[in-house]
Amino acid sequence: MAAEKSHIHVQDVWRRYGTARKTFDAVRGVGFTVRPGELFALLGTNGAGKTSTVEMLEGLAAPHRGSIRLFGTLDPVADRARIRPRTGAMLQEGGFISHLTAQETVGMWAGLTTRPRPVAQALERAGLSHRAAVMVRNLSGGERRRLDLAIATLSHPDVLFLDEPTAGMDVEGRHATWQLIRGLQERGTTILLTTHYLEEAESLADQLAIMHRGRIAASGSVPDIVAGHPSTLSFGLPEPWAAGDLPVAGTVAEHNGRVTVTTGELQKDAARLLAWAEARDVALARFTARPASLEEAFVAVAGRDGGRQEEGA
Ligand SMILES: Nc1ncnc2c1ncn2[C@@H]1O[C@H](COP(=O)(O)OP(=O)(O)OP(=O)(O)O)[C@@H](O)[C@H]1O
Repeated sequence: MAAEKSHIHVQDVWRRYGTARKTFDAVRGVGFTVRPGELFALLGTNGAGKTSTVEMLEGLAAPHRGSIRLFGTLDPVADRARIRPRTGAMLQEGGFISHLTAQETVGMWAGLTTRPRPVAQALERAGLSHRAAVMVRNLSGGERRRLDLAIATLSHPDVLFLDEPTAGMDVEGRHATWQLIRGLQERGTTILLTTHYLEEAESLADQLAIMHRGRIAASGSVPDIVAGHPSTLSFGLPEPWAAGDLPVAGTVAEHNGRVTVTTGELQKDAARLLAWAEARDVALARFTARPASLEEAFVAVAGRDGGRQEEGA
């Protein structure tokens, strides 16, 4: 097989819900590419359209407009039979049979999978070996998510879709799941995940996109995304100096004796400030300079417009 340049290619995709009389476009012209072996994270506010997008990638719904190609040329709906053996999916709500054990559950799914990995190995990779004989109804929410992950990876998928893989997990469970996901990355699996946790995207993703109201509002690597947002300088200013004396272009605020400069010109403002302090022999206590965080970029995107997305588009 010729090397595939992209595993997932999405171009100007729209998804419409509703009837002829009343429609709602949940996904509005979304586009992105995920290359083989990459982990791509879709972040977004509630109702941004992440699940609606992932469902189209999985072939569960066709786009109203636009195109999706997996493995270079395959259409998720028309070519579902060819795609299925190469993909795995962990859905938002796993539909488990509560009185089966973890082992029986994975075994049942293995029976429906082409060339599955051994059940014991799937459980072990999901960190569930010690819970193999426990009934699903007695597993914690986090353990059920991991059971879902064990099932999603039964077929050694080339591409894995993970819709909020750590939703509802405690910190320990989340970190254990990240380790599992990193292990899959190391083995070259291409992964698309949706998440509400910025730390998750920051820690795992090669590329990410922030969705807001059906559109991609920002995309790229974490440094790409934060680059367009203001950086922060922070320090203590000794008396008799006041914030108004400072020669910076950014916005200056003072709180509890600490000055914060929010600036789009981090290097220039830092240089001006340090030169100013040097010339006056002023000690700027605990001086720090940092770029915007992903959280700040996210909040700026999410807060760009208030109110509800229009319906009946
Ligand atoms: N079957 C449906 N019919 C009509 N509207 C729907 C349907 N499913 C989802 N929507 C709407 O589409 C929008 C996008 O929903 P979606 O579940 O894709 O968002 P999301 O980003 O995954 O949200 P969350 O993070 O809250 O899970 C929401 O406004 C939702 O109410």
